[in-house]
Amino acid sequence: MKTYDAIVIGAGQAGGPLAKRLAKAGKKTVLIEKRFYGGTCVNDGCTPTKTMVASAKAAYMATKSHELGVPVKKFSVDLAAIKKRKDEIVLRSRNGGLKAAEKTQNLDVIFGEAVFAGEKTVEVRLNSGKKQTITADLIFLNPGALPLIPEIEGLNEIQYLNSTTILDLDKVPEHLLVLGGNYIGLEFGQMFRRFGSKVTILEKSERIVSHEDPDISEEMQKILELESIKVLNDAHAIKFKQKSGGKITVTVSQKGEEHKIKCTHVLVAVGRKPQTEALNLPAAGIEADEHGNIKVNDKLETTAAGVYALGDAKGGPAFTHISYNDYTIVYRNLFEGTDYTIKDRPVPYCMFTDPQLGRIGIDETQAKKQGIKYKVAKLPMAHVARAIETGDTRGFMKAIVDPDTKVILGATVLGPEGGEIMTVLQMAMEGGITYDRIRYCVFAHPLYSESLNNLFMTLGD
Ligand SMILES: Cc1cc2nc3c(=O)[nH]c(=O)nc-3n(C[C@H](O)[C@H](O)[C@H](O)COP(=O)(O)OP(=O)(O)OC[C@H]3O[C@@H](n4cnc5c(N)ncnc54)[C@H](O)[C@@H]3O)c2cc1C
Ligand SMILES: NC(=O)c1ccc[n+]([C@@H]2O[C@H](COP(=O)([O-])OP(=O)(O)OC[C@H]3O[C@@H](n4cnc5c(N)ncnc54)[C@H](O)[C@@H]3O)[C@@H](O)[C@H]2O)c1
Repeated sequence: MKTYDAIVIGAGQAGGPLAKRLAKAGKKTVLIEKRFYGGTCVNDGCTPTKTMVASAKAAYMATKSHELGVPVKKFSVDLAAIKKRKDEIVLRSRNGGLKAAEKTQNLDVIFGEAVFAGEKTVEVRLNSGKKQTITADLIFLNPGALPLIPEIEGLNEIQYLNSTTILDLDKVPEHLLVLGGNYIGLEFGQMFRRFGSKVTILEKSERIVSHEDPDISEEMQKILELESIKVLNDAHAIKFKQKSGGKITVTVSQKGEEHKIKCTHVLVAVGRKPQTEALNLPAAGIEADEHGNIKVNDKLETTAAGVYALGDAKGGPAFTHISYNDYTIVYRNLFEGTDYTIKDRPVPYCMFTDPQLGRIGIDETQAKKQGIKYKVAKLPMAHVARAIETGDTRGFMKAIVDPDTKVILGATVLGPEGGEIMTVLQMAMEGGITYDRIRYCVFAHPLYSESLNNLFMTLGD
């Protein structure tokens, strides 16, 4: 058995940087990864999807360019070339990260699957076929999550796609049916529509992006429908059938009625589940909830002393920046004497549809639910000079404020550069800059953010 100061399981967005930092601080550390360095974000998530979203945007602009007086008469989408570009960017990032880790003194990077054999003891089934047992007083779990596949009749008998396998297509599907109308479903749905697929989105809730305000869902649906994407809400796929080599028939139950849709490809995008079962957590006294999420307190401590869980596998918001922030909280608390928790940290996010959906803090629905005194400032992008000039006035900005203290409580921006505009408001919230100051703040003209003046003018107080 080999003894280290620290074991890190999973080279994801928390595990990789944490392992390097521990090693640099003089802790003899081992980082165990069963697949690819960089985890989901680099290999199957943010990096490949946002790379491909850029290609989809180029295709969309080609269809729109005549509106700007530059007609593109003919263009084609080369999915094999798009995939090649994506693969190169992913590989560069994966290999760059791995090289930096392997060069770090005090850090061993090993490739294999980690399984708990007892308290503070991990057995690694090395990818080479050998086994290694290791122990450490400090253990950090960053195993991430995998696509969740629902139990629906016939689904396992068709060759459905998930968010990882769809990245390897080199031919554009004729008709892509997407299960799930949130981050993954909408980002891929719009992307493949722009590549040339017919796209149908089935969402089981009453509306897509159902964790946002209803006016956001409505505007998002309008935007997607403008590109001829079919969105079916309150729609439940109940059966899949495919004749060998033929089209897939999906039986859909919607508002008490059943109908059939024929498609060529199905993307399952109904959420993700933590990759914790294979870890044999009970052997180390680490508890998980009924969904497999590792139970942690506000400082990311698990139920076993000296064992921490970071990133998607602990449940809650599943974003790269949250996983990375988990690492900084755990590291600083352990080695820099701080007392940070995950309780009150901001959770911004950006859905990379086009236009983007940026969100920070509370929305109108949550303000109502909390029973607090609030006002809503709302500005259509059609009133934003920059949006008019660039020819894209889809969406709106919305902020929730406290009318007494003038504090900004939250913002949702569905519009061009919505994520960046939201971040300006996040900075105001972090710095305690109230909306009455932003209303008269001097911003460079004509930026999108300049319109934050007008957003808060709408409050009329
Ligand atoms: C298609 C898609 C697009 C996304 N886009 C965005 C985006 O734009 N912005 C954003 O913020 N987030 C996005 N996300 C979410 C984001 O990718 C994750 O939240 C983020 O990667 C955090 O993951 P993590 O650090 O928890 O673990 P991961 O990055 O998943 O890493 C976990 C690692 O642990 C390894 N592992 C698991 N079990 C073991 C074991 N027993 N032994 C050894 N190794 C093990 C896995 O192989 C994996 O490499 C996207 C996700 C997907 C799927
Ligand atoms: N831009 C980003 O930050 C980004 C992008 C992609 C993924 N992600 C992360 O990945 C995670 C997973 O994304 P996701 O979109 O798969 O999951 P999700 O949980 O965000 O959304 C799943 C959607 O599928 C619907 N659904 C569930 N079961 C269904 C069914 N049987 N039929 C039809 N619809 C069904 C849900 O109502 C929901 O709208 C997200 O939580 C997110 O944090 C983030």
